[in-house]
Amino acid sequence: MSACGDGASTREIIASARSVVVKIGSSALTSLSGGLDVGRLDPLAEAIEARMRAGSDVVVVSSGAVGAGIAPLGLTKRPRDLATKQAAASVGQLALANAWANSFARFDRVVGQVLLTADDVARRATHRNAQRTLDRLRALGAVAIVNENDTVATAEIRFGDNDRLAALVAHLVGADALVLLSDVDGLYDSDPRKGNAQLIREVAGPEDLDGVVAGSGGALGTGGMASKLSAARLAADAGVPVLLASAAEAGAALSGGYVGTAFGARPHRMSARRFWVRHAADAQGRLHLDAGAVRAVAQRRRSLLAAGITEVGGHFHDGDVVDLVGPDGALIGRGVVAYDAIELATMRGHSSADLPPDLQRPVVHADDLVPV
Ligand SMILES: Nc1ncnc2c1ncn2[C@@H]1O[C@H](COP(=O)(O)OP(=O)(O)O)[C@@H](O)[C@H]1O
Ligand SMILES: N[C@@H](CCC(=O)OP(=O)(O)O)C(=O)O
Repeated sequence: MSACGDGASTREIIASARSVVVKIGSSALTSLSGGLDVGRLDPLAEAIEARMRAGSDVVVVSSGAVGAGIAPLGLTKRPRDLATKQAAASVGQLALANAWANSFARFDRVVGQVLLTADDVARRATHRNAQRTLDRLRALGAVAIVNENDTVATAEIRFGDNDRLAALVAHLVGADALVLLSDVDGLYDSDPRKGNAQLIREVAGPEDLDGVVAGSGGALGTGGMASKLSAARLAADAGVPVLLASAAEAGAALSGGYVGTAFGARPHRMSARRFWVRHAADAQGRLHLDAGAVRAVAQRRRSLLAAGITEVGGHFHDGDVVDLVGPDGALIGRGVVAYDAIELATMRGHSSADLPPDLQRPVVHADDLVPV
């Protein structure tokens, strides 16, 4: 994360953002004993409606499906296994979407449910479909209520947490700001449940996070503060500033009040393609690079050539995203590979001049390669 470079403060940008994604955590909507706390949705819908009436487009990312399904199913704690989580989500998502519909109906506002998996965001065709649906809902004046499609997402394709989903959705809809609402009133320098923690008001860049301890979440949340920080990093790459605030202060958070922690974004958005390579797509394989190739791609921003590849892992095809790792196995970047794995296995270690003309193009072109 680096500071916004255009003079306007991060808070001003968030306050005047034309398009906003608002993510609300399970901890702000549900309780272990009572499931979904419907009464907590009304003030949130009211704050979102006020922002929309002031001229902003708002997309809501709402967690809480699993939390909302716990009590109705007679469970006493958040399930850990995938099948029970999915069962709870299928019960809870129905209640959650209904509760949002009722809450927004007070303002004659219609809601639309949008359930997404990581795969939907990673694949170009489904990415565009989701984009079109969200855009049309906006044009029709409806509020999209987005969540992960928990009932079909398997362990491999889960977003992992809705903070990341919200940051990806912010990129998908070209949002100008992301507001993360939780049960905590901002980022503290250490877990506030352990006492003696200081609230941090502004995060302009990574240097402001030195020494910050991002702890785990509550009984109902999944990612805790670490997932919010990584979502803020992801949003910053997309050029989207983030406000992390308490759901209890939603009205102030959405109307320019001095609440929560504001995270600055990069002044320039990463291109959609590079953002997709870096954050959205699942890597289908892994290329091991020698030290010279690591220097060429990571420091000199050169294309990756077959000569610098020592090992090829995975079953990928031309056009897939692969991880690039150094001699020590550390991830150094990701990129779109120009050959199938089988083809590449025969090319690795050979200099371009020794290869037939149709195999002389770079393995990963510099334009398709994003260091991490
Ligand atoms: N450094 C920190 N600053 C703020 N909150 C923190 C920190 N470390 C851990 N937390 C905890 O993270 C929780 C929020 O994460 P989580 O429960 O996943 O929320 P949500 O359900 O809104 O996604 C807070 O309740 C807080 O106790
Ligand atoms: N899709 C899940 C989201 C889980 C999740 O990420 O929760 P949270 O950390 O509270 O945002 C649900 O609706 O329960």
